[in-house]
Amino acid sequence: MAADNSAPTTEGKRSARGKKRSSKLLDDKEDYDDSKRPRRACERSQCPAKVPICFAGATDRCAGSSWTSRWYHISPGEHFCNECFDHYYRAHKDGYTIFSDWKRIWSTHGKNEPKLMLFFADQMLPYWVQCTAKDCKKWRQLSKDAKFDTELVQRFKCGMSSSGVKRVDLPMNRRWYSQVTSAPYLWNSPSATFLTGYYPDGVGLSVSDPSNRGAQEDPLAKYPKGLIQPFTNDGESRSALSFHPDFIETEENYLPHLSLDNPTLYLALRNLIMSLWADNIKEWLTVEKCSYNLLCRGLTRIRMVEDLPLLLQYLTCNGFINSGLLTIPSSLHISSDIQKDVIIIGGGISGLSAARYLHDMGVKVKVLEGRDRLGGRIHDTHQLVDCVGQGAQLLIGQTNNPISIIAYQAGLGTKVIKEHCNLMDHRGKLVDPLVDRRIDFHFNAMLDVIAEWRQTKELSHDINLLDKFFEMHEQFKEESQLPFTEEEEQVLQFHLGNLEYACGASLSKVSALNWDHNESLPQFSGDAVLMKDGYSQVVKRMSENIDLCLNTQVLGIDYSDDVITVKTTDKTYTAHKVLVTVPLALLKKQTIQFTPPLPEKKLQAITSLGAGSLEKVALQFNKKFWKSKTDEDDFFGHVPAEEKQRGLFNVFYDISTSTSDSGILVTNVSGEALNLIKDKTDKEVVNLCLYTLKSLFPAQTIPDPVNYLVTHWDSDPFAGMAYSYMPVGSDGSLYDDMAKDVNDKVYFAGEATNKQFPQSVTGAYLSGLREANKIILSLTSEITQVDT
Ligand SMILES: Cc1cc2nc3c(=O)[nH]c(=O)nc-3n(C[C@H](O)[C@H](O)[C@H](O)COP(=O)(O)OP(=O)(O)OC[C@H]3O[C@@H](n4cnc5c(N)ncnc54)[C@H](O)[C@@H]3O)c2cc1C
Repeated sequence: MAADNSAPTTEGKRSARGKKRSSKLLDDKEDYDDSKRPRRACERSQCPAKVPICFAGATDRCAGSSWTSRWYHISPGEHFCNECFDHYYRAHKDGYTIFSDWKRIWSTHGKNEPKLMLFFADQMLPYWVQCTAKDCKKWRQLSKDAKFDTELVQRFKCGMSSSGVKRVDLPMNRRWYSQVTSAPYLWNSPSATFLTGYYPDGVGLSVSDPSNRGAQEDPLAKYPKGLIQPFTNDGESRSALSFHPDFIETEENYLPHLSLDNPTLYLALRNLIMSLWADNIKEWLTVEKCSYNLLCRGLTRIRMVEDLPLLLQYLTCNGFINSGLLTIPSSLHISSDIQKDVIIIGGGISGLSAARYLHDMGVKVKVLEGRDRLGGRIHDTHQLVDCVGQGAQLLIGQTNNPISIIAYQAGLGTKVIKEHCNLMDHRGKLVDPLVDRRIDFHFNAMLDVIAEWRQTKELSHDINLLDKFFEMHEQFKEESQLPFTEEEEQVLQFHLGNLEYACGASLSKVSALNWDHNESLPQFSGDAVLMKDGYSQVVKRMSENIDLCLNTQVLGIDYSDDVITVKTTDKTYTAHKVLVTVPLALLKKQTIQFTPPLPEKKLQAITSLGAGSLEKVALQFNKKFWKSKTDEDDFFGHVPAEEKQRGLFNVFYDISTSTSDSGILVTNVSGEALNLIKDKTDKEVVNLCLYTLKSLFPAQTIPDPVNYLVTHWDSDPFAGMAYSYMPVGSDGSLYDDMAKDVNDKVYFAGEATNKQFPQSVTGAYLSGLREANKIILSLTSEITQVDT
């Protein structure tokens, strides 16, 4: 043992016989030694232990590595003898009270039956710790009663020169758990504070550890409310980027190279990682930090530490942990031998998230952006009194959302949007709250009926959502004989208009079968928030230190050779991998020529997925005249007089964030209503909007806006759309087809490639990370292939 380390040695408190044995435990030869002593092999099938050693040493009669009438097998390298078993099991023996006390605590607070095997695993197995000395890194065994804690694991230096014991190789096999009869659970796990509502042993924590039981302080109290939630509560449907702590999710079952043979310990490990991340979202979570906090007895600890890098990588790549603006430890950077260039086409959020990740991982990456600015469909203006997002400005569901995490890490302002919204009809009358509630309920009930209907339908049965909705609505009226007033029908139109805004398309084009296909996958929960200073602050942070070429429109990509050529308006670039992030509408218009042409499946996805439209109008007034009617609400709804107007200025958001008297209203035009503004000048659109506001506030004099803006995303040569949608006859698999790479050379990211979170900034951001990881995996596997 090195002088600077007070860690217990293998010499623990034992009987004389036990002491002698303990030093033998370090000598691997003894394990499989062909000595002449009487001995007995472990009888469990496939157990390699010919001369097992009892790790318990609980009594002077312990067999050590000699003959015993029966070996009890915990794992291929961990056995205890019949004498030690008897010591705890027989009522007249000394150990019986110790076992009984343990059993009482376990049966009071635990879920699993407190069997003697579990007792041995929980209380008697020795500890294993890896030497931290750079030139050693050997796993060493400590005595079972050593003081084993995070501090010891962090500082442990064995000071020994021996090569280490062979038993350590056993848990290196990832099928290790399949031969473990009773695995030990974790002690002092940081996840205990997150999992107070669970039986500790149900989530892989030792019941014996008092800190794993009972109420603790809320570990998330330090964050803004609802920012982080690593675990979904029992009984609730899973929210995005969280886990049920006692359940292995479907996608985890397909994790390659991870040992899932002991589900409870897998959960313990995954929950530990999620908890450590949730505890500090401002620091990259490393393998080392996790292993310091991974405390349990036995060889199991070695197996769990072995699993850490892959599990951390999986959780990082999929946005569960290590999100946002963190410094990636240099140990994870890819080798400088990999001198391959990556070109990213498009400096929107997806392109930049990929660029940042690749750059930080040590890859040579360049972004080619057609416009004279970054951000793409994120474009803020500060010409009005407060920041106005001409594209994205809202974040729906802030909990675990990587963009909210970036905002938190960077100290960017967000404002929670209050849910309440008054509805006003075209004469300015406030809709009776009872009518509002009733129609809201009816609207959702009709969507539920459609969800029921589609359960048995094939894609060939698909029809548009608008027709299906009214078919169900009329059927309901007929069957229930409930009358709907004109006002109620108009409120229904308001809701349909809102849905058109969410879909980015007229419901007459949207699939009744799959309009909400992504709802079958976990979605972000928590409040909707307004990015007070706009999303472009996020764009700015993401683009720092990246090699960017603005005003560089890509015209063609030739990937017929090993080296890809990218032709732009300016010059031709070469690269080994190209990531395309241009909006779907431009892929449809073939603004980039691919040589050879893209595969049929990709072209079909591009053709079939919908490119939706949405325009915004922002008006700045010297006075917040709407406050008299909207109280403290952040938005109010406009119930249209006619069906064709349902997408015309149907919600007005008060996005004013400064305290000045001036205020800003932002509203949208979507669906068929876009036809009502398409031939109008901006001034005419603003006048139409003022006309609507005047009808909503007839008792007031509405001043002319002091400033305004009207967006033109549809005619924007670098966008041509707002966000993607599901047209009639399509399903979510199109998003997967959009995301597929071509020949491991041309990759695709962007909101229209994210099946789980399409249409959003978050979805685009995550798609960039996804592709960056794919590129890194490809680059590193190429180099490995060359090496071999
Ligand atoms: C009006 C509107 C409101 C929205 N509101 C919200 C909201 O509140 N919340 C939300 O989460 N999302 C919202 N969105 C959606 C969100 O803005 C997008 O999903 C997201 O920004 C898309 O990012 P992206 O990287 O996929 O694409 P883009 O941001 O479009 O980036 C693609 C980039 O490629 C560039 N490019 C195109 N062609 C070429 C070429 N040939 N050569 C080089 N560069 C090229 C473009 O200039 C662009 O910079 C809104 C969108 C719109 C239009």
